[in-house]
Order: sequence, then structure tokens, then C-alpha cells
Amino acid sequence: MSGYIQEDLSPEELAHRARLASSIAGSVRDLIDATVRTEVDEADIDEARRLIEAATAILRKDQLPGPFGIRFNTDGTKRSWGNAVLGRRNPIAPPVVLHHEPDVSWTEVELGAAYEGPAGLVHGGVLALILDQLLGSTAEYQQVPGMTGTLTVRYRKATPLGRIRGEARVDRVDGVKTFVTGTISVDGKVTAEAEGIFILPKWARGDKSDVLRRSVGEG
Ligand SMILES: CCCCCCCCCCCC(=O)SCCNC(=O)CCNC(=O)[C@H](O)C(C)(C)COP(=O)(O)OP(=O)(O)OC[C@H]1O[C@@H](n2cnc3c(N)ncnc32)[C@H](O)[C@@H]1OP(=O)(O)O
Repeated sequence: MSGYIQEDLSPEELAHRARLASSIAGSVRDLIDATVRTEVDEADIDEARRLIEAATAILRKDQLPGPFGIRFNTDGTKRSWGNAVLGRRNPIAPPVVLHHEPDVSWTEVELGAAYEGPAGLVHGGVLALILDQLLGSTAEYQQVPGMTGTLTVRYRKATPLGRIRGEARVDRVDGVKTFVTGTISVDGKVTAEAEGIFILPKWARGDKSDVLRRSVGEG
């Protein structure tokens, strides 16, 4: 499977690149929020657009030929910096930061105006996106990784924009299928529940799966 790239970086270089990625993506995330919520007049919009286009031209001076992919160090650490949920380099990602404990993986994340669906509420697709990654990464952390085959979400209550908590656990493993359950909650009350079936695809079975199983991803 292309897009998995071995790229050994020293801890210093890794820290340097992580800092750069987080800083530019953080600025663009702020720009997205400012764009959704701005009330300035046309002259200010025109000026802002000119500056944004100039910034885009600077970034375009040197670009990857395609997406970031998933990059490994030989120690098994993995970088998913372009990931739509975790990616520190991706301003569309909130970004979600995952915490893995022996029996549970969890995240707490602030979802602002850019993630709105119904008025003042988190978009259901955004919750599904976060659950997909959280449940999938939980399977991965437990060394039974897979691609999402099926994701079922039950939206029990509306989820207000703001701070949400996600939790996930591996329920059971059946051959190449890992069943993972999870929740989204706000102020201790569950607003959405999910079950995912994560399937180790044919192309990743055998020797290759050892690499996938050993690696632990970060955004
Ligand atoms: C490791 C790297 C990633 C590691 C990635 C970790 C990060 C995860 C988080 C990101 C999640 C994503 O966005 S993933 C992207 C979204 N998902 C995808 O694009 C997946 C697209 N679909 C596929 O690639 C494929 O259909 C797979 C991998 C799901 C299954 O194909 P396959 O590999 O050929 O599987 P196959 O041998 O036929 O079936 C194996 C068993 O699974 C069952 N099965 C097959 N499809 C499904 C299904 N959709 N839902 C339920 N069960 C299914 C079969 O009945 C069979 O059961 P039995 O007979 O054994 O009982």
C-alpha cells in the first residue's frame, strides 16, 4: 500500500518539524474560525483576502507532490500529520489528541464554530469522523488494527459546540475483525454511542501486519 513512508528523523529534527507543523496549522485553524465568525466590512474582507493569498503563495513555493501519507521511524513511531482528525499539520483537524490507557483510549477536544451542524450544535458527521478515528486508533493501539468496515453511530442527545470527551474500548476480536465501542459525552452525559468493525485488509495481512501492529500513531 503506497503512502506508508519510512523516514527516520532524529528526535531533534522531529521536534523541530512538529513545532513548525503545529504552528502554521494552528494559525490557519484560527483563520478558519475567524472567517466563519467575521463581521468586518468589504474593505477589510478584500485586504484579508489579499494577505491570505500572499501567504498561500509562500507555502506553495515548496510542496509535497501529494498528501503527507503516514511516516514511520524504525523505532515504530508513526506520524499521521496530514490526518483529517489527528493531523497536527492539517488545519481541518481539530486536532484530536488521543490518550491511550490499558483498557480505554480517550480524548478531550474543543469544537468551535467551524464544526457546527444544527444551530449551536456539533455536526453529526463531525462526531462520526471523530468516533471513526478514535475507535480505529484504539484498535491500532491494542495491536489489532484495521480499516473501518462498518461504523454505526447512535445520536442520543444533541452535542453542543464546546468541549467534548470521547472514549473507546476494544470489545472483542474475531479473526481479522476488531469490534470497538465508544462514546461522546459532554459534562459527563453521553450524547452519542458508536460501534465500529475494523478489518485488517488483505494487503496488510502476513508480514506487513507486524509493522502496522507495532507502530503507534500520533497526529
Ligand atoms: C491496517 C491498516 C489500517 C490502520 C489504520 C488505522 C487508523 C484507523 C482510523 C481511520 C479509519 C478510516 O478512515 S479507514 C477508511 C474507511 N474505510 C475504508 O476505506 C475501507 C474500505 N473497504 C475495504 O478496504 C475492504 O472492504 C475491507 C478492508 C473493509 C475488507 O476487505 P477485505 O480485506 O477483502 O476483507 P475480506 O477478507 O473480504 O473479509 C474479512 C472479514 O470481514 C468481513 N467484512 C468484510 N467487509 C466488511 C464490512 N464492510 N463490515 C463488516 N464486516 C466486513 C467479511 O465478512 C469477513 O468476515 P469473516 O468471514 O472473516 O467472518
